[in-house]
Amino acid sequence: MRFNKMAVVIDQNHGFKPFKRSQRCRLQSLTNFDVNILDIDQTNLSSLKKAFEVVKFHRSFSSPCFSLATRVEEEVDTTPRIEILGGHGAPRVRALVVEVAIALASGVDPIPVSSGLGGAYILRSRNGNNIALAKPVDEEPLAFNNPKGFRGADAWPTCVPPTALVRISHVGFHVNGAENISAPPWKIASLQRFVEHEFDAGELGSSGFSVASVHQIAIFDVRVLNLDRHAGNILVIKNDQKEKYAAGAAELVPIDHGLCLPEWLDDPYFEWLHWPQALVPFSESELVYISNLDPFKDAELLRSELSSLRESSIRVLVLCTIFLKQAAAAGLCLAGIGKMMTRESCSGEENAKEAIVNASDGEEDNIDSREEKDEFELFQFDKETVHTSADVMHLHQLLQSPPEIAKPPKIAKFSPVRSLPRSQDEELSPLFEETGHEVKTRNDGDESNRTFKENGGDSNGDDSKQGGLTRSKSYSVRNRACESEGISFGDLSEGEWKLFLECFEKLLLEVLESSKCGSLKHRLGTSCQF
Ligand SMILES: Nc1ncnc2c1ncn2[C@@H]1O[C@H](COP(=O)(O)OP(=O)(O)OP(=O)(O)O)[C@@H](O)[C@H]1O
Repeated sequence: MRFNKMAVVIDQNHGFKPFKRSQRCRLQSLTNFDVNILDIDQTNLSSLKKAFEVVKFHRSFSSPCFSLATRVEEEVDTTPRIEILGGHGAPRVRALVVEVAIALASGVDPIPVSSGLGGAYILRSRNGNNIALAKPVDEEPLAFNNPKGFRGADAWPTCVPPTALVRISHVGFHVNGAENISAPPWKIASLQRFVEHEFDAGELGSSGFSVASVHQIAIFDVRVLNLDRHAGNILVIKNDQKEKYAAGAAELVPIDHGLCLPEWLDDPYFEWLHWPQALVPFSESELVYISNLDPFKDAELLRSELSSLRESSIRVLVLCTIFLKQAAAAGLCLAGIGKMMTRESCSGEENAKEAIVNASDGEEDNIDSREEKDEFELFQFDKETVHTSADVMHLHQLLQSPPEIAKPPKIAKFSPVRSLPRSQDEELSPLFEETGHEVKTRNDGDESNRTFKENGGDSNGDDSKQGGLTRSKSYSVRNRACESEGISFGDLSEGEWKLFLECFEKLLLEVLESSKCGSLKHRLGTSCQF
């Protein structure tokens, strides 16, 4: 009988053994919590067996590198060690950590990466293949062990592709004053699958990128409110099969997600906003994917997989996912969605224009034939349409405005909140206003004009809550209008948060229905091929 997959059991007593899939359940029931089971393709089996020999050898005289359990002695030990802290649930993540554990046990040293501001290390297998990229938390830019001179406060990494949160120890990682310590310390690090690449997105013209790739990254960034999606954080996958970097052929991989899921609703940065692919409407399959997204299920997943993630961050994911779902359903493309989320874009039309300029930047010069020229002109999009997208009320403003202000704009143009003159500023009454110890919605006669208490909210007279939007205690209408930092949802009670979402969805629907953003849909000529 032939098995396509084998189960591999790893624990401190049994080491690394292949088992037939049919034996897996029995093994699971026989073994204790130390056991991890991985599905490994049969083709990889021989190399894994060899690797097992290496690990077994090392384990015979040292503490286990292979500790996937959580109990490890804090003793003076210079052997490399690694444990999974987050991401156990995903088999691909477990497989990654096992590969790294094998490599470290076999004596391979981490190789420091010179680019980037933080400490990052390539981890290779014994035969020299790049396996993973480790970024210790304490070496992030501004963290205390940063090896590149950018030291300061702490930071927190989160990453894609297959990525684990691990504790890792190796003499090769940077420690300030290392000469004074006897053993390398444990470090919390993100461990990410290495992506073979020749360039990052800043080093190639954007016309080379596939629409699907750009859309995938953009959908992700919108959901996690990425504050740092600059071109250097997008790798262009090395691909020897296709004609190298032909228009629309290059696939992209996003890296460096340390500034995703912020605790505050902050201003994101989306490099792709300036790329023509963001103006291409969602494909049918993308629309289906988005409509099937369940923000509450994803929130549960995050709570169970990453217990250290704060509730305020998880609520940002929920809010942004709801926003994405409604905006996509209303016919917006990613450029329209990104602009609604980006404060600067809405303060004028500059960024929208810039998108057109960037889209064509450097490309016009390369156009030789008449036919290509025609295509290029079609690719200029409809400038009026792009301008319309700049007129959309943005997400921050929607959140900071009362229902009457959030209602469909007659003149579809909004100034940034912080630049409003005083008279207008005072009209910007908050969506939720504190009245005594009750947090109340403001718009009389509206269904949403119910106190949180009436709606099952458990506002308890905490003066620091302003409808649960955490700001200073003396939060006034004026301060609110003038403050430029983000809003946090962390202090809202469950009832308040639910009510807030109800109001948000209602207002968003009104704004989306009335906006002309939907007109961004289907504006490209069919000759616009990627
Ligand atoms: N998964 C990966 N695969 C291949 N290379 C990677 C991967 N992740 C990061 N790198 C490489 O490591 C470098 C540094 O990574 P990263 O951008 O995450 O660090 P950083 O210090 O946070 O950078 P910055 O703060 O400047 O954006 C990248 O420029 C890239 O060359």
